[in-house]
Amino acid sequence: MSGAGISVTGLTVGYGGPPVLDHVDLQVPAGSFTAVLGPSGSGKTTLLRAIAGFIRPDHGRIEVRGEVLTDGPTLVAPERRGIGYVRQDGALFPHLDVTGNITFGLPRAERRRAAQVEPLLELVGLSPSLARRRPDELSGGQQQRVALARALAREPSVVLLDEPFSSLDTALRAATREATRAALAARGATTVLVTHDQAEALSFADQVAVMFDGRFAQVDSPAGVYGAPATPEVGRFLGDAMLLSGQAIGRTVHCCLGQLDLAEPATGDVLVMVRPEQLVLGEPSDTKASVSSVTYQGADAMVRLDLVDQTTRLVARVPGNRVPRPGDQVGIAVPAPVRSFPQR
Ligand SMILES: Nc1ncnc2c1ncn2[C@@H]1O[C@H](COP(=O)(O)OP(=O)(O)OP(=O)(O)O)[C@@H](O)[C@H]1O
Repeated sequence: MSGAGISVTGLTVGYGGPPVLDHVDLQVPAGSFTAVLGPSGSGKTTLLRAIAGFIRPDHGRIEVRGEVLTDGPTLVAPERRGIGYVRQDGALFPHLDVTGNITFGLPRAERRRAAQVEPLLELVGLSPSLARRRPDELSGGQQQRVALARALAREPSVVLLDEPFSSLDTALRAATREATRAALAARGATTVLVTHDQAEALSFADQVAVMFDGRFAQVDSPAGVYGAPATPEVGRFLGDAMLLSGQAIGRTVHCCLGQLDLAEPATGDVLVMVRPEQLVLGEPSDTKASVSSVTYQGADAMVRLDLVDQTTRLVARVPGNRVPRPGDQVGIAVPAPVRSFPQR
C-alpha cells in the first residue's frame, strides 16, 4: 500500500438496505491530506465511521498503517485503531474545562500532567490562558480547536475530520482550518476531511475524492478535479461551469463562442465546459454579447451576458477594476484551452 497511510478497498455499506457506499476504493498516502467532497447524503460520514471502526461493512477491507483493521470477521475496536476522530459538533464535555476535555481519553497517570496540555493548545493556535475555561466560555472556533487538541492528545498518526468547520462563520472558518492544517502537518498526521464545501476541499487537501451516491466520481489533485473534471457533474459541483453544445475535431471545438482550443482531443458532439474566469471580455469582436447585469464583489465581479443573435446566457468573472456596465456591448475571447465531455 502506498506509504502505509489508509487503504480502503471495495467498501460496501448498506445499513440493512440498498448500498449507501458501493464498492468504494480510496488510498491516502501516509502524512497526506485527503478531502472527501460530496453533497449531503452521498455517504461521506459513513465512510469516515467505517474507517474509525464504528460500522461493520457488508463487504470490503480497511488497512491503516499496513495493518488490516476491517475485513470480513476482522473488526478492530475503534479505541484500538489509533485514529483521532473529530465530529462535526466537536462534542466537548460541558462539565469539564479545556484541560479536562483534552486529557479525558488519556490513561489516568498521564491525565495529571497538565503541563502537556499547553503545547497542544499552542499547536492548534489557542492561548494557554484558556486551559481552565469550560466549553460555554469559549467561541465556536475555540471549541473546535479544543476538539482537535483532544483528538491529537493521543498522538494519532491518522486523523478523521467530519465537517469540523461548518458551524463557524467565514473568517473564523478559514483561520481555524489553517491552524488545524498546520497542527496536523506538524505532527505528520494522515488526514481525511469530510466536507460539502468545494473551496474548503480545494484549499485543504493534497487529494480530493468527489463522492456522489456512495461512489467516487473522481479522485485526483485539487487542480485535477477543478480543471479536468471526469464528468460534467464533477465540473459543476466543483464550481461555476457553463456546459455548451459543440462539435469537436481533434484539438478544436466549434460552439456558440466560436472556435476554441481543446485541452484534450475529441471527436463529434460534445459538451464544452467553460468556467467564468476563462471568459475574457474586450472590445466587441466576432463573438459579441450584451451585459445584462453585474454583481460587484470587490476583488472581482460576476458579469451576466446575453450572446447577440443567440439565446445563450453566459457569466464571466472579471477583475474588480475592469467591470463593464449593464447594456454595454462586449467581445468575448476564450484564450485558454477548454475541456469537453462526450454528449450522452
Ligand atoms: N445509521 C444509519 N442507518 C440507516 N441509514 C443511514 C444511517 N446513517 C446514515 N444513513 C443513510 O446513509 C446515507 C448517507 O449518509 P451519510 O451521513 O454517510 O452522508 P453524508 O454524505 O455524510 O451526508 P451529510 O453531508 O448530510 O452529513 C443517507 O441516505 C443516510 O440517510
